[in-house]
Amino acid sequence: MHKVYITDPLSDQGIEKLLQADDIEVIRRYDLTPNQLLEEIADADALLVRSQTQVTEQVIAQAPRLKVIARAGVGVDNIDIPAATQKGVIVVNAPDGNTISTAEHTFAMLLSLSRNIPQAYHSILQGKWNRKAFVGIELKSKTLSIIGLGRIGAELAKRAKAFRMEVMAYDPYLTKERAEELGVKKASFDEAIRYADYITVHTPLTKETKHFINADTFQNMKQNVRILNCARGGIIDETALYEAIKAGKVAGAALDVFEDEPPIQNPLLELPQVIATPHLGASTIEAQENVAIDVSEEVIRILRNQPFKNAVNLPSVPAELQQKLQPYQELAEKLGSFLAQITPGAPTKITFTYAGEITALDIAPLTRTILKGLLSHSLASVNDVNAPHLAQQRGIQLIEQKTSHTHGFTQIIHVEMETSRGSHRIAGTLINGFGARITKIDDYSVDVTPRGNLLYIRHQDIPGAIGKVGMFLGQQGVNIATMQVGRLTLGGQAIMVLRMDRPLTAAILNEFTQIPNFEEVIEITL
Ligand SMILES: NC(=O)C1=CN([C@@H]2O[C@H](COP(=O)(O)OP(=O)(O)OC[C@H]3O[C@@H](n4cnc5c(N)ncnc54)[C@H](O)[C@@H]3O)[C@@H](O)[C@H]2O)C=CC1
Ligand SMILES: O=C(O)C(=O)COP(=O)(O)O
Repeated sequence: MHKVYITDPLSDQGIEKLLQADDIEVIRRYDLTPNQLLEEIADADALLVRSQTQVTEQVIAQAPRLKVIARAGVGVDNIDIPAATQKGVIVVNAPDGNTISTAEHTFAMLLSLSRNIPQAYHSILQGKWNRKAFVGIELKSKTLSIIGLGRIGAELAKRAKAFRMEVMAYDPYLTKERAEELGVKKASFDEAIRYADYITVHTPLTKETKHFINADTFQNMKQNVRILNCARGGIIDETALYEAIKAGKVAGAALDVFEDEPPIQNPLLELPQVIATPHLGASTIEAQENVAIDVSEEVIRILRNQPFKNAVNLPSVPAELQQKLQPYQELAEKLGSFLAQITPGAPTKITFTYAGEITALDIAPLTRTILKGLLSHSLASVNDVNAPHLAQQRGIQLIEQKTSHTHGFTQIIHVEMETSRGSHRIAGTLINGFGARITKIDDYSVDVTPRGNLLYIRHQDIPGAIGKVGMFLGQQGVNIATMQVGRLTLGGQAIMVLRMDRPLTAAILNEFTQIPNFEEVIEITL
C-alpha cells in the first residue's frame, strides 16, 4: 500500500482518483508546524503540496521511502529541488491547470488598482460617500509591461489587448514570432521598465529573478507607474517598492504574493496605494480541480512505475518517445550493471555510443538508465532522477555519441567505462523476437542474455579449461544453464560467461578463484 500525504488543502473532486485507488492510502494533514511535518511524513511514498508546505532538505531526508513530491500548482520555490534530486525523489507540478485563474486574478487586480475599488469599498462601509478621493484612470491606450511572457503572462496579454492596452513584454525566451502572434511588442528589460504605465511580473522566483525589480529599477520607471505582483513574493524588492510609493514615484501596487506569507506587520499593507489579496491567484474552483487532477494522475503513474509527464527535475520525455525507448530500457540498465560489476575502481569517464536505428531517437533517457545501472553498484538509492547529478558530483566525465558502425546489427548500444583501476567495454542489442543480448565484452564477441546469475571468467585459452569449470561447478551441485566462450587468438586470453541456475556462495566463489589459469572469476547478478 502506497502512503500518499496531502499537507495543503486540495480539491476533493480533484483527488478522487487517488481516493479510489486500491493500492493507495491517502492521509490528509493540514497546517502542520515544520516539526509536525517531519514527524508525520516519515513513511510517505508521495507528498502532495501547494505553496504553503515548505519541503526542505530536512523534510526530504526524513522520508526515506519518498518517491515523489507533487506540487498542485506551478511555482516549486517551496520545494528544495536540489535536495530532492540528490535523493532521487521526482518532483512534479501542474503547469497548466491554474493559468487562466491566475491571469484573470491579475486582470482583476489591474482593474481594481486603476479604479481604487478596494479602497472605495472600505470607505463606503465606513458610511462615507467620497467620490472625489477615488477617481481612477482608464486602461485604454496605457502601456502594460509584462515581465515573463509564459503561460500566465500570455493569457494576461490577450485580456489587456481586449481592453485596448499597448502591451510590451520582456522575456529572454520570447521569439519575434510569438510576440507577433500575441500582438505584443518584444522589449528589452530596460524598455519594458522605462515606458510602462503598468508593470506586472510573471516569472518564476529564481536566483536570477530575486529582487529583479529593485531600487535601481524603480529609478528608471515613469512617474506614477503602477506595479503588480501575482507571481511570487521576492521578485519585487518590497523595501524598494515601499520607498518608491512613499517617494511618489509609484502611484499604486497590487500584490497577491509576499516575501513572507502570511505577511505580518508588512509596512506595504499600511499604504493606501497598495491593494492586496492573500495569494489567491490559483484559488478558483476550476483551477483547484484541474491541478489536483493533474498531480493525482501523475502520482498514481509514478507510484505504479508508469510513464509520467511533468517532472521538474527530470527532462520531459514525450509519450511517443517513451514508447519507442521502452524495449531498450532493460538492455540499457543491464549493460550498465554488467559493466560496473566487471570493472573495479571509481569511474572517471563513461562513454555511451549508440549505432543504427536507435540513433534516430533522442537517446538521452537511455543514457540516464545505463548510468543508473552503472552507479547502482557503488552508490545507494540511484535512479533516473539523480544518476546524472551523482555522476557530476563525483566528477565523472560523461560522453554521449552516435555512430553509423552497427557491426551487422540493426542497432548497438556500446558503453565504455574508465576507472581509477582500468577500463572495460560492453555492447548489446535487441534481437527481434529474442530480446536483449550482450554482443561484446571488451573485444570478445559473445551472445549472452543479460538476466539472472552469471559468472564471468577471464582465463588462458588452454585445452580443458571448459571441462574444469563444468567439473568444478558440477561438484558443487551448481547447474549451468548456458555458456559462452570468447577468445581473440588461439592460446591467448579468453573469457567465459555462464548462466547458472542458482547463485554461488562466497566459499565456492573463493575456491573457484584458486584454480590455476583462471585469472578473474566474477559473479554477476542482473
Ligand atoms: N499567485 C498565484 O497564485 C500563482 C502564481 N504563479 C506564479 O507565476 C509564475 C509564472 O507562471 P506560468 O506563467 O505558469 O509559468 P511559465 O513557466 O509558463 O512562464 C514563466 C515565464 O517566465 C520567463 N522567465 C524566466 N526567467 C525570466 C527572466 N529572468 N526574465 C524574464 N522572463 C523570465 C520564462 O521564459 C517563461 O516564459 C510561476 O512561476 C508562479 O510562481 C503561478 C500560478 C498561481
Ligand atoms: O501555482 C502556483 O505557483 C501558486 O502560486 C498557487 O499557489 P497555491 O497552490 O494557491 O498555494
